[in-house]
Amino acid sequence: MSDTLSQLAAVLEQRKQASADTSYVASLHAKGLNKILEKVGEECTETLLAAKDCQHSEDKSDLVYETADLWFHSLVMLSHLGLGPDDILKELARRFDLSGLEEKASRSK
Ligand SMILES: N=c1c2ncn([C@@H]3O[C@H](COP(=O)(O)OP(=O)(O)OP(=O)(O)O)[C@@H](O)[C@H]3O)c2ncn1[C@@H]1O[C@H](COP(=O)(O)O)[C@@H](O)[C@H]1O
Repeated sequence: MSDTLSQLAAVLEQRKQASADTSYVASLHAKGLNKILEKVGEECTETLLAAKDCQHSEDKSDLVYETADLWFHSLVMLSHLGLGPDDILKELARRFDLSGLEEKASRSK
């Protein structure tokens, strides 16, 4: 796992015990899963809009910014539910070298 991702995951775990007055992540945990899912949905929409807007542009910085927001809020969601980036990376590693088309075909067998 990248250093940034593992460091961020560690901070997110610590923030489960932090005060909502001093930590944005703690404030999300305090508000609960529905609020976290609302943020993930918002950031997802903002990412899609940024992708559409930058498709013919050299400047993709808005897409990078919005995707970072989406990844961040997804990590908070996973952490809230007792999961972390490792769980997702393990699943991607399991799929590595497995063609998406072959995997899809194997589902209907
Ligand atoms: N990577 C991030 C990060 N990315 C985005 N954000 C926050 O996510 C929020 C994004 O929400 P919006 O843009 O929708 O802004 P908003 O309108 O204020 O949000 P709402 O009031 O609607 O909820 C902003 O408050 C951003 O500052 C983040 N907040 C924290 N982190 C990381 O999490 C760590 C812990 O943060 P705290 O818990 O705040 O200490 C930090 O050190 C960072 O590493």
